[in-house]
Amino acid sequence: MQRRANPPTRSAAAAATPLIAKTAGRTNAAATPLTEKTASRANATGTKNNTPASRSAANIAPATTTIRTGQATRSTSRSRQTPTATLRGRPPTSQATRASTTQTQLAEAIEKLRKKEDELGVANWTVAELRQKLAEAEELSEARLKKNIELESVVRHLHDENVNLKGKIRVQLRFRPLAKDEMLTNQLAIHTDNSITWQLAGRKEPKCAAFQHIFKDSDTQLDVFDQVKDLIASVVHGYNVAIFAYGQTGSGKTHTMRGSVQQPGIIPNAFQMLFDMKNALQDIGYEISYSASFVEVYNEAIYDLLAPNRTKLTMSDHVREQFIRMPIDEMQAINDFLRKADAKRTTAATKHNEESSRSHAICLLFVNSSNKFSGEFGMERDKK
Ligand SMILES: Nc1ncnc2c1ncn2[C@@H]1O[C@H](COP(=O)(O)OP(=O)(O)OP(=O)(O)O)[C@@H](O)[C@H]1O
Repeated sequence: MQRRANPPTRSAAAAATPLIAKTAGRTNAAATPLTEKTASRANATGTKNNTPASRSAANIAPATTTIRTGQATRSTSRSRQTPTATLRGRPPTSQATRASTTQTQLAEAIEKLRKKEDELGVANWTVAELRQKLAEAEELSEARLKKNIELESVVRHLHDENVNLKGKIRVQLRFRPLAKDEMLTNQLAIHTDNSITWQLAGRKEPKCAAFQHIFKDSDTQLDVFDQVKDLIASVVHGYNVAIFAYGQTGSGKTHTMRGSVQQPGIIPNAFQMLFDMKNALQDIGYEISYSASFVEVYNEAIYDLLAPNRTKLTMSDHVREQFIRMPIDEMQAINDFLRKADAKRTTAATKHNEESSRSHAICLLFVNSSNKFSGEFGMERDKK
């Protein structure tokens, strides 16, 4: 790499030398013809004073005098007659002063040029150094990129192993706050983080069940999402994942999966996470795109919630191919997508739920990903 202390010598000197030579040349070129011109004018006007020895002096003073003489040829004769006429011409001392001023100006100009040349030399060197630095930075960023892709791959595999260890099938239980009428009943359940014991009225023996995790009624939507988000990451890694809520009417399935604007559920939180992942992974060459479908199963028939009109789709192995897929390329698209689907859902009041969704709703998310650097391709996956 070029260091500031050394390289300028070469480039600055190399750049400076010709310029100085050029400058000197220019100085001569500028200076000499000027005097020559003046001298030739002097000749042209018939001045006798053109011997080489006298030339340098004649270069300036007599030449100028000649101009004046030329101007005052008529007065030359007069000058012979009257001494005062000679005084009308420019005195030789003034010519010398002008010559010396010109010389000083030339010297200053040369000095300025030399300085400019030095600056140019430094500038050239700076550009060279910057190029070098850029090349080094590019090399470094390529190496870092490669390292980051490798690290991401390790993290991904560790993550997927961890997901497998946690269990490919997980059953978790969520308590929701009791409704008013439920508070009046005597049924009581006691639970820990993963087991529950309850006593049914009229039964002697308590019942007991174990789950991978049990959420308290005070647990928030984010507490629930925390328990499933590793599965969402697996979708981006190319795994098929299904998360579903099961329970009687009014038990909190819609609240858990869809939620509300104030308390978003698993679906909107998953979208948010997928967008965060997309942004983070694109720095290391991943190109990820999402699309989604939303359908409901009602009375043994399937309805596409994104379709403009409610059309019944026939159940078949390939029915999925008929679903409308909406590209989800920004957060706003998610809101539009969910709003559209919500508007088409079939609801009716039940004893336990004023807005009971009388169907099974299925949100399908499709992920397409590839890595332009590593050439690694994720297969299209979907989450239901
Ligand atoms: N964890 C919770 N915290 C607060 N409110 C909840 C919770 N779970 C459910 N609810 C409320 O209970 C009511 C019923 O919930 P939800 O609609 O989610 O039930 P559901 O299982 O989807 O019912 P259905 O099968 O009839 O559609 C809703 O008003 C919902 O806001």
